[in-house]
Amino acid sequence: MAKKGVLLVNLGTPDSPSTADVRKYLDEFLMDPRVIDVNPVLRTFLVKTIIVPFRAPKSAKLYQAIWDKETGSPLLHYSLLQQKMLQERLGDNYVVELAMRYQSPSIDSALARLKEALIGDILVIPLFPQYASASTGSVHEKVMRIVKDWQTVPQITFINSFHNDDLMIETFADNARRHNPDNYDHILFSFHGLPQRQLKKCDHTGSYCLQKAGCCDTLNDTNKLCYSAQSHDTARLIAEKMNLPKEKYTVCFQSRLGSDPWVQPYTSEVVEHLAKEGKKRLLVFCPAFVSDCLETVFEVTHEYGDEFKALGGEHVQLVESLNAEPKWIDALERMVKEN
Ligand SMILES: C=CC1=C(C)c2cc3[nH]c(cc4nc(cc5[nH]c(cc1n2)c(C)c5CCC(=O)O)C(CCC(=O)O)=C4C)c(C)c3C=C
Ligand SMILES: [Fe+2]
Ligand SMILES: [Fe+2]
Repeated sequence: MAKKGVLLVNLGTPDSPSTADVRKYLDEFLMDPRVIDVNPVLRTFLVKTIIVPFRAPKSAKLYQAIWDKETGSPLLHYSLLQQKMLQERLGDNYVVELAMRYQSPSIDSALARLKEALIGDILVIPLFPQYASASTGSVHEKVMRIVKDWQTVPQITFINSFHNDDLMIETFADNARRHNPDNYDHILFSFHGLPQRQLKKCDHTGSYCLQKAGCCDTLNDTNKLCYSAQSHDTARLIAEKMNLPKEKYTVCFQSRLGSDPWVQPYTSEVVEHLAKEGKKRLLVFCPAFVSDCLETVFEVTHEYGDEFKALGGEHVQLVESLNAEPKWIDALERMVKEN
């Protein structure tokens, strides 16, 4: 039987937490037209003269705080474990490669290895549960740009999103149960943020997303690939799995960049509001990420944790990501077998 290829792709991380490597990473990442989706002249100006020069030294310090002496960046560490565990599950009939959309290991090198192994059938799994042009869309585009120059273009299947995968939902719920959710006053589902204009651009009807209050809070045929609607659906499914009543949780969006409006409500404002209401203990899911990374380990535990405590709160607890949980590898295995 001819071997099949699986290409797992996550976002990317700097090669080291030095300012120079963080600068290189941010530069590649933020110059992607799907990430900062403004005209090229403005993007180049913003990224090269404002964002990267100011952000790189600050981000380098954050990366230094989460960098493990032995295993390095958590995002790369868990991604490598996921690749290894999935390869073991799938056995010799499959070749599982890992790539990062930005920096290393590159998508070019992973596809070259699959080509060398004479793989003619590849399943690309961007490791983002919810579809966004800035994440999933960018991975798809990069893969297509590479293979378009090959003489023999392989059969390629792209996974667009898996926001409602029941094994993924169960893994998040299992991880939360270890923290005994009854001991928390409120639960947050904090997703990575996205500029509002990117939601609107993904709305092919041009007349649905962000047109009325709450339009992206539920999933329907019109907005089924809307990042906000998929995020709300992921949160609803985890909440259902854990029997959480609606008033016990809030969906919110973190890590805003720049002054344009992003998807709301913002996590920092929700944290502030909950602290002022007298809530003392928060349990926080980050279901836009399949691996712990800067956005979970640092932003939730330290940034939101410090903000909450400064306003009278006591504790912010992160629910660990899917990382190397066997049930999450079951989810990946099933995705491969079903596609
Ligand atoms: C315009 C800016 C950004 C958009 C749009 C964006 C979308 C987006 N990002 C992820 C996943 C991750 N982002 C991570 C880090 C990160 N993201 C941005 C900006 C945008 N992201 C920045 C500037 C950074 C770097 C962090 C910093 O400098 O403070 C990470 C973590 C990487 C790591 O090494 O740990 C992930 C993962 C998604 C899924 C997404 C669209 C929905
Ligand atoms: Fe990001
Ligand atoms: Fe929407």
